[in-house]
Amino acid sequence: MKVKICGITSAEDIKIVNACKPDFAGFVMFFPKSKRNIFPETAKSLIETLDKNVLSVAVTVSPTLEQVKTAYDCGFDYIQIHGEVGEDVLSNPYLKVIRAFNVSDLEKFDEYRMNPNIVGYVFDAHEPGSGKIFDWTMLENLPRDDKLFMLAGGLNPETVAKAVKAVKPDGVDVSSGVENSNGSGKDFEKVKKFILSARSEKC
Ligand SMILES: O=C(O)c1ccccc1NCC(=O)[C@H](O)[C@H](O)COP(=O)(O)O
Repeated sequence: MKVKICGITSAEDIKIVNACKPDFAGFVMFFPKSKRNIFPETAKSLIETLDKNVLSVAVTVSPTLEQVKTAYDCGFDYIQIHGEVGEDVLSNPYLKVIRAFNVSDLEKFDEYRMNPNIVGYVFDAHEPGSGKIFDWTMLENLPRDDKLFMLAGGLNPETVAKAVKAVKPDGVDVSSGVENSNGSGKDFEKVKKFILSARSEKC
């Protein structure tokens, strides 16, 4: 079971990620509306200290090709794309794409299945990063292929095992559910418990 800890914003968060070793670390970029949004310079310096075995993901909303190039220059491994995506961005020569779907745009899923630049999907609630869950049964009839099938949306250390058993994803993705009590960063114990619980659940 792959695990992505998303919304990394500080050196303290990096320390937690390096200690707990998820498979992916997500960094929100080019989206000032999010409290987790960070500037490219910050992302670059944080990635330089990230454990080499943790893959870095630039988390974006309707990015331009120039923003994809900036994320590549920061040293990211992948780009996760929410919202609208142009053909130029989908076929960009810089970063492989993890395509995010929320519950209101699942009907577009088939459009992306054959695109070789898309290496995975994140299925999320309507408002990403909101800590809200969605009806997982909406994913029941989606065909599975060789791309990474990640579940997100309101997961936490107490619910992730149930989510894994119900949806049988290839991976799980969390942000709000592993944050500290004042929402200013990640909580070590919550991150550790989330990863242990996700990886211990037999699908
Ligand atoms: O986390 C954000 O603030 C965010 C903002 C804009 C686009 C995407 C965002 N997060 C994407 C993620 O991959 C989150 O981990 C995912 O939505 C789950 O978030 P949560 O429900 O808080 O666990």
